[in-house]
Amino acid sequence: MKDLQPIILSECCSLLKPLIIAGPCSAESEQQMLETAADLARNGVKVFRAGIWKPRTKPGGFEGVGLPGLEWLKKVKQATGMLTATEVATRQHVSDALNAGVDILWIGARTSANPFAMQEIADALQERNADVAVLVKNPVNPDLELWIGAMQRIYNAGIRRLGAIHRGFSAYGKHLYRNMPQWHIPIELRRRYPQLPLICDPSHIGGKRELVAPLSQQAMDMGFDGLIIESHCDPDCALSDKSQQVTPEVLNFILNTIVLRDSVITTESLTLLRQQIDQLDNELLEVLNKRMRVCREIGQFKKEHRMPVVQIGRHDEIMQSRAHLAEEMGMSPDFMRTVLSAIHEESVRQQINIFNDRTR
Ligand SMILES: C=C(O[C@@H]1C=C(C(=O)O)C=C[C@H]1O)C(=O)O
Repeated sequence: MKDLQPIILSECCSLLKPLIIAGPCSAESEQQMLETAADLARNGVKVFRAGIWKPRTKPGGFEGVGLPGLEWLKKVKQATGMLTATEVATRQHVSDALNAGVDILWIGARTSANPFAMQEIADALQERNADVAVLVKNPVNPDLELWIGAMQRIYNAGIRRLGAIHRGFSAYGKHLYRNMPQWHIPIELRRRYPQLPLICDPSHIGGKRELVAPLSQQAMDMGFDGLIIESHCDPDCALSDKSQQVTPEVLNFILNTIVLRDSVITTESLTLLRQQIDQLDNELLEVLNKRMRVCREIGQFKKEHRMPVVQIGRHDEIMQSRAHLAEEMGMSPDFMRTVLSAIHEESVRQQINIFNDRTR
């Protein structure tokens, strides 16, 4: 598939901007589902989510209620008129969810990381000639191509109401976030597929209730089209993900405090500021080019004097002093280290070319 376009999640996206999908991590009981849904619907949420089959890291945890949960989703739809969404991971899940009239299927991060599982789901959708909306979460690992590939499989199965969910990327050890946001990855996805609806999952990125609001705001500021947020009528008693679920009341408060900015308004002053950025980027490129020229001269010197290209001591010294300077200027030292590593990589590549008598 050359392109994922035109992809529209029209049915859902036209409802509201941002599109809000909310509901419990897991369907637990009919009462929990109906109570949560009624509160959410009262606050204007139009799409209800609930996990029926839960892919747990280790066996023995709450693995979802299975088929009865689909009946509860039907009841939610009848009672509130909301669209319903659930996660599917196998051919059987697709078949059961379609039979139950679920409106939106989402594919989880563990599944989207597995091309065989994705193909199985795509085949199941194609066999049913399904006209359902499908949202694909990013794979657990920060691999944009794998994420795009997962969506291409669904697109190739004839699904046109397709969207992406950014749930962050799994990392080893304890961090502020449960899943690293690595915002540059969904931003690159947006750059490559501007029409593809992009939804943020602040509940899984943050892993904590108190991070849902700031992450939601951040997603809106970055131009995401919607949010999928875990909401439970009694989060402390939830059978899964209790620390990241919020009550419908708290969710309503969060949604009311989010500031939506209009990305299409470009004022005179914004144009002027952007001209400055263009100018500065040109200067940055000029300076980088000059630096590379000097590096090539150094490469020539090293070649003549039989010195190795990489000089760790010098590189360390540069990293430390520039990171410190950057911090003094109000920039993140980590950011400066990332920039310098990239520059170093290119400079080493160009010097190796000198060693091998290649021009560039
Ligand atoms: C430019 C040099 O070669 C390499 C590239 C460096 C850089 O681009 O900053 C630093 C150290 C070396 O690993 C050098 O030795 O000074």
